[in-house]
Amino acid sequence: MSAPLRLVVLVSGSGTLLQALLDATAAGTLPAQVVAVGTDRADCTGLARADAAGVPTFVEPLADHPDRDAWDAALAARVAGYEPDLVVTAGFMKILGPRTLDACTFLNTHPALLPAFPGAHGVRDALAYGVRVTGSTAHLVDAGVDTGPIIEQRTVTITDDDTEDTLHERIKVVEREMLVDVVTRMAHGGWRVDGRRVVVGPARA
Ligand SMILES: Nc1nc2c(c(=O)[nH]1)N[C@@H](CN(C=O)c1ccc(C(=O)N[C@@H](CCC(=O)O)C(=O)O)cc1)CN2
Ligand SMILES: NCC(=O)N[C@@H]1O[C@H](COP(=O)([O-])[O-])[C@@H](O)[C@H]1O
Repeated sequence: MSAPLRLVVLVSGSGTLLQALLDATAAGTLPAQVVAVGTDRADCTGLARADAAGVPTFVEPLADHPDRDAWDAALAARVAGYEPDLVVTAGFMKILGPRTLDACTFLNTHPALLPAFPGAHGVRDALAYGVRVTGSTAHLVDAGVDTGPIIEQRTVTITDDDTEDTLHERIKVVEREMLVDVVTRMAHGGWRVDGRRVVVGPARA
C-alpha cells in the first residue's frame, strides 16, 4: 500500500472544486491527502472549506510583494514547504511564475475546451463567441497561459437561454467529477508526460 498522494490545492474563490477533492479524500475513494490549501485572496471562501476540513492554509497575496518575481519566490517557498506530490490549481486566478512551477507538478482545470478560450474568462468568452459546445479541460500547467499538455476534457452543451452564471454552474458539475476522476487515476497509477501527451497510469509492459 503506497503512501497517499500529497496534494496542495490553490484556490481564489468559492472552492467547490476543492470541496470535491476534500469530500473524495474523506470518503476514502481518492487515495490522497490535501496537506494544505493556499490562496492569493484572504477573503476567499475556499479558506473556510479548508478550515472546516482541518486542512492547514496559507495566504500569499500578490499585493504583499514589490513585484511578480518576489511573489513567485514567496509562493514557491510556501508550496515547497508542504512537499506535495501534485499541486492542483482549482479556480486559482493568478498566472504562476517559473519558480513556483519548478516546485512541483501542477494540474489545472479550465472551464472551456482548450485551446479554445484560454485565460481568466473562458466561460464568458465561449458564450460571447456563440459556440454550441464548451466544457472543461484538465491539463498540466506550464509557463504559458492554459497551454500545458491536456489530460482530459468533458463537454457541456450551451443552451439558448444560458447566461455566464448558468453555463458556468453546469460546467462546474462535470468539472468536479472530472477533477476527482483524474486525480484519483493519477494517485493510483502515477503519470508521465510524452511531448504534449500525458499518460496516466502505469506504463504498459
Ligand atoms: N503559468 C500558469 N499559471 C496558471 C495557469 C496556467 O495555465 N499557466 N492556469 C491558471 C488558471 N487559469 C485558467 O485556467 C487562469 C487564471 C487567471 C488568468 C489571468 O489572466 N490572471 C491575471 C489576473 C486576473 C485577475 O486577477 O482577475 C494575472 O495573473 O495577471 C489566466 C488563466 C492558474 N495559473
Ligand atoms: N481560468 C481559471 C478559471 O476560470 N478557473 C475556474 O474557476 C472555477 C472555480 O470554481 P470554484 O471556486 O467553485 O472551485 C472553475 O470553474 C475553474 O475551472
